[in-house]
Amino acid sequence: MVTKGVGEVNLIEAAKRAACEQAVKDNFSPSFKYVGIGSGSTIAYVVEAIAALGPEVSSSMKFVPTGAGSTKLIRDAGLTVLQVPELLAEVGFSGPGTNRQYLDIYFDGADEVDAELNCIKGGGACLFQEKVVSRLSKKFICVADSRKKVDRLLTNWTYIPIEVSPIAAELVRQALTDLGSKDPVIRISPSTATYLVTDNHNYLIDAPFPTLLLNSQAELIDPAKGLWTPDALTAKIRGILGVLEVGIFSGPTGPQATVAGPGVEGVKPVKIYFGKPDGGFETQE
Ligand SMILES: O=C(CO)[C@H](O)[C@H](O)COP(=O)(O)O
Repeated sequence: MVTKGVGEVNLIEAAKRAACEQAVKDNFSPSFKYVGIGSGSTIAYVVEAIAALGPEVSSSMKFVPTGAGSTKLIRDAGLTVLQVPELLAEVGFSGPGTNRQYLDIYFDGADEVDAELNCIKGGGACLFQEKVVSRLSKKFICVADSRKKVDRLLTNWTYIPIEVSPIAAELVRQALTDLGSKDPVIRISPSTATYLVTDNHNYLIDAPFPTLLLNSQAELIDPAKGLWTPDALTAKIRGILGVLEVGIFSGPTGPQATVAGPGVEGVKPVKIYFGKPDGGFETQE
């Protein structure tokens, strides 16, 4: 295991904070009613920046979490939590024809982000609720430190997190191996040393995919570029019996309700803020 020195940790935290403070400054409005809050360590700085605006700004808003961790984060900051089912009851979720983008904005981190704003998410085990909240939002603003920025997914981050039913986990693992994944593993919780159980009572499989192998599979390839596409890999993995959701956020860039094709919905960010260790930032949209 590689251990980071205190100095390096501080620089990474400074980068995360820089991204989040700027993202809130540029995108947050006192007129918002519903705000989605993602999971992980970076998002804490978004919540901090929103709380710093004071109750006169935030007390009229409700904050929709993406799991137990973000629920606690919102609550601890003195903000009002509204879970997704309560949100849908409150807005009077109705039948066909409604746009279903009820949240004014959704902030969240990512494990890796590519040049087209596709993301890998789920390192923090919350990918399913994150995808639901993104789907219900007008726009997803992503915050990350600059280590997460790559041209193509699976460059530095090597695996796709996949949420699966516990009873089908072994079947899914075998199907992923058939798809070319190298040693997909059921994630172990560092705190219990047994299988990690998600907020939805499922397991996670972390599936490494060598990109050379993905690029050799005709059905995953964009013929114009000769490279695998995040949409095609998502659809392929989603088709495995026992998979609840895949930690690839792809599809069209907002509005989130746009449907890109069978099984692929627009859940990826409209803009990314990459924080730098010197406290600066860059954006990508
Ligand atoms: O997808 C996620 C949780 O499921 C997180 O957004 C992702 O893992 C990034 O986490 P961190 O901000 O701690 O680097």
